[in-house]
Amino acid sequence: MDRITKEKVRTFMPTRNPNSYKGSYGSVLLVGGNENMGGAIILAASAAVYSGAGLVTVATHPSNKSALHARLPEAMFVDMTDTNALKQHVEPVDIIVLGPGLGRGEISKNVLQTVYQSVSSHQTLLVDGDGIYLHVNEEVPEPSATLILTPHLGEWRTLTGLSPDDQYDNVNMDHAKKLNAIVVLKKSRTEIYCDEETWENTTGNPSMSTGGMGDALAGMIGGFVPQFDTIKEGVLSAVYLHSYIADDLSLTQYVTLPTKIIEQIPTVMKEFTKDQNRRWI
Ligand SMILES: NC(=O)C1=CN([C@@H]2O[C@H](COP(=O)(O)OP(=O)(O)OC[C@H]3O[C@@H](n4cnc5c(N)ncnc54)[C@H](O)[C@@H]3O)[C@@H](O)[C@H]2O)[C@@H](O)CC1
Ligand SMILES: Nc1ncnc2c1ncn2[C@@H]1O[C@H](COP(=O)(O)OP(=O)(O)O)[C@@H](O)[C@H]1O
Ligand SMILES: [Mg+2]
Repeated sequence: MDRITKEKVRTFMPTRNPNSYKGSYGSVLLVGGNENMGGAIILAASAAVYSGAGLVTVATHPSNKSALHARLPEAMFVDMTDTNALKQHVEPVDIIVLGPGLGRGEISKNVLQTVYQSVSSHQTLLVDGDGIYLHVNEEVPEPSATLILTPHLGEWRTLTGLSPDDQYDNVNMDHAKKLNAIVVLKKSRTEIYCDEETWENTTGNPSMSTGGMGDALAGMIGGFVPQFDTIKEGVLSAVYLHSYIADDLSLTQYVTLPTKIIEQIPTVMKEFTKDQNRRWI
């Protein structure tokens, strides 16, 4: 298994072009957040914005609109219960992050169906949280986008039927291939199954064991993928830096809150870029 290291992430990190504009850094649609779990999709969207995504839109339950605008004025809102509006907002974006706080009821099922039917092959679809539950339990078409799944160990069991004792690397890889997905298997040392490659993260600690941590990672991957040379490099770098920030914060903090990790994303991205000391003027 390859290890994701600081040196590798430094080589993956993109440099901003002086002649760029917001359209150069990717458009992300985050879909999730029912009446009770708006926080999950706000965390994911915040992580995407703080990761440098050019344009971020959130499709969520209308009851989350004010909270979203108050917490994250950089993001735009779409009512996820409006099927036509949702479809229209899926079509133009580079990547869709589906599932944080989505819930498992009728509205959530309809949202999942709409997104799966609307994506196309040039797009990336990341499915997390309740999206994974519905992916397994609903009759859904195989999405034509490149699929990324980000299960924790419980969700991996739901996806594969494997108990933690049966989760050997080669077995996990076979399941990732069957699912036709890049799999980010979240645990204390997160593993990534991508094409024929298997990667293990080298950062992370138990201060991260708190609700919303995976939602933040999903949004970070959503923000990274369109900015990096390859999907793999975006995924590996997001997984590494999410936990790298937590390792730094855990030196002084007993628990590292997702909101605190998100605040630090632009700082560590700068630290890891090649033109670290560059001033633009
Ligand atoms: N502020 C919010 O709105 C929050 C919303 N959340 C959302 O809540 C929904 C359900 O997420 P859950 O993770 O509770 O889903 P589940 O209830 O499907 O998963 C938890 C189950 O998996 C088992 N499990 C086994 N190994 C595990 C591991 N390593 N980590 C976590 N659980 C493991 C647990 O014992 C438990 O039975 C998701 O959509 C998620 O995005 C959570 O992220 C918490 C915060
Ligand atoms: N003990 C730990 N050591 C390292 N990383 C951890 C630990 N506990 C949790 N994490 C990380 O926190 C995140 C938890 O994700 P998840 O369970 O989906 O959270 P949530 O759904 O509440 O947002 C994953 O990235 C996981 O790797
Ligand atoms: Mg989760």
